[in-house]
Amino acid sequence: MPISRASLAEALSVEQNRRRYILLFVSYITSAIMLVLGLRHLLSEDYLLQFILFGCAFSFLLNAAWFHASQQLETACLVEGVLVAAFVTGLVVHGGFESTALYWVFPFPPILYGLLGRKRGTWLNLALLLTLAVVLYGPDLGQAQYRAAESSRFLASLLTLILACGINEHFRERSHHSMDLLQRSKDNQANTDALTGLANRRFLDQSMPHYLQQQPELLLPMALILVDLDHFKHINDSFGHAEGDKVLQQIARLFRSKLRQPDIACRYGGEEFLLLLPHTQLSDATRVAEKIRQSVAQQRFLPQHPELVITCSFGVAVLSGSDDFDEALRQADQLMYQAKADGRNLVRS
Ligand SMILES: Nc1nc2c(ncn2[C@@H]2O[C@H](COP(=O)(O)OP(=O)(O)OP(=O)(O)O)[C@@H](O)[C@H]2O)c(=O)[nH]1
Repeated sequence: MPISRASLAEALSVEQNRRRYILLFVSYITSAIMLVLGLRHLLSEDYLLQFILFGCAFSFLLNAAWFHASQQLETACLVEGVLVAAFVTGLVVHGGFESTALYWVFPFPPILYGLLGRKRGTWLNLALLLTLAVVLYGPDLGQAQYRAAESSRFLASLLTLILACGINEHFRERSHHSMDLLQRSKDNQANTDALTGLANRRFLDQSMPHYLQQQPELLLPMALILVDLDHFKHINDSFGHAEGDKVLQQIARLFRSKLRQPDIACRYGGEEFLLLLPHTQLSDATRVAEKIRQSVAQQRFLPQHPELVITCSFGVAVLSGSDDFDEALRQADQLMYQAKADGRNLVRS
């Protein structure tokens, strides 16, 4: 499990909120404007304009209602984008009130980028531009007619706007991505023990409760193996603190090599480690602890001191409910002290 998953989820939810607000803003504000304009033209006998205004207003509202019910943001944004493009095309075909339709096109390219992002936004905007060019310069099929100078300047300024919005969206996405990477790397650093590279106490205290609450099904039942090196003070005193550090680093490597990919090894304190094994029952976790205990006792950590045998004491407990982490940790701690009291280099569960 990547340590920074919480920050990634936060970044994603900010991005989703941004799109959600644009979707709802476009749905409610645009349909309100269209309803008002539609009502103003209710008596005008301009049935096509009424159809465009009321039809789009209700389609936007329907899409918003469907989004509220389904929470399918991606699809709702896509539908909204297509509705926007259809509305704009219909308006330009009709000409709008006193042939002012072209003015109403300009708010929509940035909206399409906001709804669909850089890639899809560019495709839909360019498709819209092409469609409008066909409407303005294509054969006369009864659509509104605009002055030639007005049409060419409109298309040129629309293209400029689409390019500017595309460049803006490109760099917004890039800067968002770099900020996200920076944040994740900061989170990783803050959650990682500098000496061993394992997850640290902060990860356990802050991220673990979050994961347990948010995604208990990914973790529970989860075994906790608390490991404490035996007589580590003696190693420091005999060989120096730097050699003690090397031992801790090698122990961390050994733990990682013995664990499965979803398991998490944490440095819990100075010479104390906590191993978290998702979806693991007590008997299996006890077997894993026993295997690790034997490996530690067999490994020679300091080649220049082959006589040095390092051992660990283990306490194993299992966490079944999201809220029981502290209790399971207390149990593992008690069992580890039991192993110490019973003579060290033992597993207790
Ligand atoms: N080299 C090194 N030593 C550390 C580090 N963190 C804690 N220690 C040492 O770990 C030792 C822990 O000693 P104690 O708590 O007395 O435990 P112990 O000697 O392992 O004895 P038992 O746990 O009872 O078997 C102390 O000497 C700490 O200085 C570290 O990052 N590097």
